[in-house]
Amino acid sequence: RMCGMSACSSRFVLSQVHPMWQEPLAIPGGNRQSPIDIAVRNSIFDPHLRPLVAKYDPRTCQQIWNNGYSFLVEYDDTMDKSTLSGGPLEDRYRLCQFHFHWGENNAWGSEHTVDHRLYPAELHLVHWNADRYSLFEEAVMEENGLAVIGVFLKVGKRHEGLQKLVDALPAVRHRDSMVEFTKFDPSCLLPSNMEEYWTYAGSLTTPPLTEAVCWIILKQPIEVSHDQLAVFRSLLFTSAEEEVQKSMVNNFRSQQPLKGRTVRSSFS
Ligand SMILES: CCCCCCc1ccc(S(N)(=O)=O)cc1
Ligand SMILES: [Zn+2]
Repeated sequence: RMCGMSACSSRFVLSQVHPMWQEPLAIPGGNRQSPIDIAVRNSIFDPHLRPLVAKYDPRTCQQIWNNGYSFLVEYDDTMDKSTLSGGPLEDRYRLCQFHFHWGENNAWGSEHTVDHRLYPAELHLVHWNADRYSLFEEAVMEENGLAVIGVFLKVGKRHEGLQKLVDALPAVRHRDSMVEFTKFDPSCLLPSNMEEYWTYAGSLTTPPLTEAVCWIILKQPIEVSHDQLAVFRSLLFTSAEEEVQKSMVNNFRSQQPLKGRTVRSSFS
């Protein structure tokens, strides 16, 4: 259906897609908003960028819930047990949750794009700077308070590690539903190549849209099956009480102006 249309024109089509939520008119500052298109030829190779070091403890996995925007898997971040360091980061960041953004079909769904290439979905692993702040809620308001790893999903072979998550989704179909979810190691969702990534200063892509995020977008996508993605689309934006049920799809934000920012790459 989307074949024959270049990615950017399909992006035009996307503007006809019902936005997940009404974009606020003015955002505080508003000169480092996310997501963006990553123009590969304009990114600057930075030889000082180190490999990413993600050390996750599956015992810190607590629950999965539907917050009405996406489904989140939340981790106990009261101790330095699941951390991210290295890469562009000066400090050590604690994993607090991961979630996804996806489309109504496999033609679109990611928030970031690479030379305007859209992916059907994007994983965000959200970490906060535990060296400088004591709570996620505090770090969310601070420049460099957060580090989010973005991983593109493409349709291919079934992802065995993802299946445990997919099997839990029917239990959190409606907004505000939550179930216990334990012993899940998010490392299984990372691609084998953790050396090649782009990084830039940006924001949260849902309210409060604060400009607190060091974005780290991995170049290598992970593969998931068509059927696994289809289960994402069986979730609902709406709570069990609402009469009209709305499928949770297209829960991505429109792309934001670069405003002179530099995107650095860890590879040439
Ligand atoms: C004080 C409560 C703030 C909750 C903000 C939660 C949030 C985390 C990550 C992202 S995302 N899509 O930029 O990774 C969006 C929102
Ligand atoms: Zn996100």
